[in-house]
Amino acid sequence: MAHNYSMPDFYHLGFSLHDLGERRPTLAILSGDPNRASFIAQNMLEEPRTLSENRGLNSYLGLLPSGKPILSATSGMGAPSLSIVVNELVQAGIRTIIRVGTSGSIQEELKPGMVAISKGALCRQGAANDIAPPEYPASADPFLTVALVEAAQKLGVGYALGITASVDTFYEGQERTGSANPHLMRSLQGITEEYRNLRVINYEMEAGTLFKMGNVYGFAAACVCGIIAQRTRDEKPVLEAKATAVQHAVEVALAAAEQFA
Ligand SMILES: O=P(O)(O)O[C@H]1O[C@H](CO)[C@@H](O)[C@H]1O
Ligand SMILES: O=c1cc[nH]c(=O)[nH]1
Repeated sequence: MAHNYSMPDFYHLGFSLHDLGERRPTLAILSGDPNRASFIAQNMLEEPRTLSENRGLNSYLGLLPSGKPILSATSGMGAPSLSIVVNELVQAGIRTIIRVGTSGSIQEELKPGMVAISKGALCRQGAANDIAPPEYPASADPFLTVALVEAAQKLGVGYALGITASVDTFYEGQERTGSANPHLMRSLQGITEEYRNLRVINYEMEAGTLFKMGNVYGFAAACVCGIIAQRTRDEKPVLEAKATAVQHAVEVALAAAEQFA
């Protein structure tokens, strides 16, 4: 039997340039979780349209309240997956990426339900070393980051602006001891306190590599995360805070997106 397998322009994203229509978006909101990407498109954007749901890297098109088109896309968890998605998004014409994530706070005053806006990242991520050397700055786009801060202030969303620790693992790399691994390496014991003293505000798993890619490729990158764990109190996510935290992060990101789409 003959099959007509046509390769999409963007192999992992699973869509092609022509799928983007005549008014191609230049801004993407990038979530780790495909359900968040879908939620944003279906509930926060006008005229949502599914572009692809390939490997869980779901992508949707939609319009901001101003009528400007944007993409709601999915990075997957961790920097290797994000690096593939971001590379293909840039090939698709995306020039501004706002990551909307979830995160664990390591400072007492940054509480579940609030958002962390990253001005840069302490990037402890293997994939980033394929993009640029370790000492290359993982700095967010300053203009986009200011827009996120202004959006949080205007919306009355509690936020902290600071340095984010972007690491490759949720358990070991974020110094969780209550996991299947009985042995946390000595090099990681005490690392959260060390970062707290260095005024790092939160842990997550993608922003640092995104920022390095933004600087190397020449696109604007920023990150806002809803705080769902308070690591000064407990390792576990505070599930009751998740919906509010994510809603806050999404609202902040979309308000900032209006200026850049
Ligand atoms: O909620 P997302 O965007 O996936 O972000 C955070 O959640 C995942 C870990 O639970 C990691 O991807 C981390 O960065
Ligand atoms: O503690 C947390 C919560 C969400 N995502 C992370 O990477 N860490």
